[in-house]
Amino acid sequence: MTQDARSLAFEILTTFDKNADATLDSVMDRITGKVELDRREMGLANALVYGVLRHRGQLDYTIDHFASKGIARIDKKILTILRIALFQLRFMDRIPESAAVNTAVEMAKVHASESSGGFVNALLRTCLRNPEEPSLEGLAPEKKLAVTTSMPQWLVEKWIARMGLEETAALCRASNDIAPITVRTNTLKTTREELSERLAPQVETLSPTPASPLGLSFTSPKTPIFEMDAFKEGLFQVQDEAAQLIALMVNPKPGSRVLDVCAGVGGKSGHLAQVMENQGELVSMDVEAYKLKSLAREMARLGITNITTHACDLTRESPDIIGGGFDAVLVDAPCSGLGVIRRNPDTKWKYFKRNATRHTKKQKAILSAAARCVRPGGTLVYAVCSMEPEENGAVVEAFLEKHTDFRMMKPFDAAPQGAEAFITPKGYVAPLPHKNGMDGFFAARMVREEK
Ligand SMILES: C[S@@+](CC[C@H](N)C(=O)[O-])C[C@H]1O[C@@H](n2cnc3c(N)ncnc32)[C@H](O)[C@@H]1O
Repeated sequence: MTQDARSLAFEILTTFDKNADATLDSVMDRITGKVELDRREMGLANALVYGVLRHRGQLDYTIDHFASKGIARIDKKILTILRIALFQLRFMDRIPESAAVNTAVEMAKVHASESSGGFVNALLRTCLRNPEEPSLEGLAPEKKLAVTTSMPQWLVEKWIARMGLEETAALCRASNDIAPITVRTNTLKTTREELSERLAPQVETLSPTPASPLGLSFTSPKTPIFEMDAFKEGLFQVQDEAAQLIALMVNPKPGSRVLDVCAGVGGKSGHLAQVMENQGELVSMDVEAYKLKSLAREMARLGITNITTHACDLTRESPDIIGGGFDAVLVDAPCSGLGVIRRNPDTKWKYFKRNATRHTKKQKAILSAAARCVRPGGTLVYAVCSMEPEENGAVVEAFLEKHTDFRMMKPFDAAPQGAEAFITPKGYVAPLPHKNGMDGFFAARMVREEK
């Protein structure tokens, strides 16, 4: 039974590494649900897990440098213990060195052997005697960038081929920064100004988002967000500024019929219902019925009543079984998530060059199926939290080539402030972490021609 933060972090990270398809969120939900730790220990476990995943490339480079047998020959469990300890030594300033090293040695003895404890002790003490990062001299620029920003080398190479070394460096650094917490005001219950006054005393820094008229970004909340009264009262939803642009693109009228086909737990559905002023008909679909149950609870918290849910696999079933003729349809498609690495650092270690096009077929199938539900004259928005062309522009272009009754339209009826900074020449909305301070996102707005 896990008794402390470091053991919990170890259990989460080893389970995450062993399960190729598991996301960090799912592993954490499963494991933290079973343990009872106080808030401080839980916070430390969280910081260790996210910190190790965020800085893994750099930690591994150091471990490899000081391990005489090289990193490849270190047992996986021992490697995880070393990463957790080295992260504390290199990146956390309030942890005594002895606490980091001694607990790592004890864990190595428990999970491997007495001699592993000796190995861990020797390696960590070598790292302490050599606080400078090992030299990067002689490394190719892409390898150097991969190490210093803890990005997988294949991804660095992919980005360099597309945008050059300098821009890739900026993107890598921004992707490794800790993003602020951003929320969207629930305008069915309050205004951004009122919400700002409610949240200000409970956080360290707070500022309105520049482009989204409803967003607030803050750091260091005094209580976990889900325990805040303003959250319990349904005054906001947690949502990055980039994601807040999507319902603004759909811009459904109050009283209209709207379909959200990949609704998940309802980030965009909540916003769509707000824009609709809780009037008309919003249908939220997803292949995962359990997500739709969470969505229903989330909509109740927000005071949304104009919504129904329907489980549907868009690659197999036709969504028009619930009737077509929607004024607007949103496809927030499953994707690599490579645009949101700063929030989900696990993504960069679970996604490989060989699966760069893993989602493309599904994205195309879902978009084509969803398009059938759009009435003539109606709007279709395709969105992904990815900056990769094979999941964004290529999907839209292939769709438009086959569906000649659809064409691109300008992305916003009323463009948000500063929108020219993230609208591409083709009319796509594509904010980037290093240029716009938002998650990497992509969205295209199309219209079905009137017959
Ligand atoms: C990017 S997430 C959606 C996030 C959500 N719109 C939000 O704002 O919170 C993509 C969603 O697509 C769903 N999905 C994946 N494959 C699907 C399919 N074949 N049919 C319908 N939904 C699918 C996933 O379960 C996931 O919830």
